[in-house]
Amino acid sequence: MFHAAPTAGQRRWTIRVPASSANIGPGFDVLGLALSRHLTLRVSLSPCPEPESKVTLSYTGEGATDAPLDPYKNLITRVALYVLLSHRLTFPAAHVSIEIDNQVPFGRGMGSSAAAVVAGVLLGDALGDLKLSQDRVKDYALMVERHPDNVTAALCGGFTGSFLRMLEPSELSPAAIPLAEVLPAYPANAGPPQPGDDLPPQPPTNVGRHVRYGFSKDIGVVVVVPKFEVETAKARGALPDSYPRQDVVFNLQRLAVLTASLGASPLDPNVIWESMRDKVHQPQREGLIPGLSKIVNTMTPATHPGLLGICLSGAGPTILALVSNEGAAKPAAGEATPQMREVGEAIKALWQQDGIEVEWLPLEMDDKGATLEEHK
Ligand SMILES: Nc1ncnc2c1ncn2[C@@H]1O[C@H](COP(=O)(O)OP(=O)(O)O)[C@@H](O)[C@H]1O
Ligand SMILES: N[C@@H](CCOP(=O)(O)O)C(=O)O
Repeated sequence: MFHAAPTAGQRRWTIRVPASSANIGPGFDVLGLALSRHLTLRVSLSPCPEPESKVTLSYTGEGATDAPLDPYKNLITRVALYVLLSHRLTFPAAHVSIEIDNQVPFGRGMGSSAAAVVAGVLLGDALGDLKLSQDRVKDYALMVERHPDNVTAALCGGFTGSFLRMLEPSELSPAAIPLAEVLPAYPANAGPPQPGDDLPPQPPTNVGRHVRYGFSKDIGVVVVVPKFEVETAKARGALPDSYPRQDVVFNLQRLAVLTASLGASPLDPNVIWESMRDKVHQPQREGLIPGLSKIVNTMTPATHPGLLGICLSGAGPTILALVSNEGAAKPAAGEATPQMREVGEAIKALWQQDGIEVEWLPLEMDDKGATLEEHK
């Protein structure tokens, strides 16, 4: 049995979660970099004349025409409901208005689903007055989106490395906990929970562990975003179940060097470029992302001075390039240095040769991660 979450008059919150780029080359399912584009929710709760919950969603920005507005179908509110139900609560018996402004394009490898899942957990936290710790928010998010790379960066900000703890069989009840790529249907009927429904248990504790690495303030981030989407689930389906030992060793060697080299001063383009190469997911995804190998293998610090490294962002199709801004004035938010512009335009031109339309964006690392702020 569940109860409506408490309502104590009018309340307002802002939830803000950054985009993220996962993998950074060799760190498949490990590395994440939080990026300066955000999913923002403005939430207000006000008492209703009728004692029933009325959750209304509105969108501006990315996904505004695609995202479902039904709170039982929308990913953000379904995750919030999962968090509430696992505390034997449901949406408050009040009017909950959620205005969503989204700068993270869907299905482009910039962590839109991780941002939505983290925002959903924070929304459940706010509506249920649960006061979850950051670790607990991570536990919930990782039960929904099971690769910790994006979730950790989106939640904690910065350049992160993470792993999932090996859960004991007794901690896993797949029938009850919505382990899924992006929560395909939860609750199962995708409608309001019914009194007789099974409620999900709370997730195990410390599902994921992470560290934050140094990331030089002289690194500019360029993302080049094609106009087509690649679903993460589909891009994961392109990967084999096992790998030759030499490919695993190739990635492990580069992963170890990369994590230290992005925080070093001065930055060493040759070391970084080579340590951002990958053999476990990028070549396998080439079929879904035409032109990928050509771009990441032919653009080097020698051909494009200032380029530090280049890789697929997450599961793609976006390409992420790291550029050295050493010696240049720090660009204002949303502005590019000449080096960043050259790299962005060069990738765009290569992709255009294959008839692929793209836009490139100058970004920076997001240091803050996800925030939940209550307005008094
Ligand atoms: N802000 C959002 N609101 C609702 N659903 C979202 C939001 N962001 C992402 N999603 C869902 O996640 C899907 C994209 O997830 P995914 O294929 O993993 O791509 P990405 O690489 O962008 O995370 C979208 O098609 C949509 O169903
Ligand atoms: N490690 C995952 C990352 C998926 O990131 P997304 O932003 O594309 O959802 C993978 O490579 O599959």
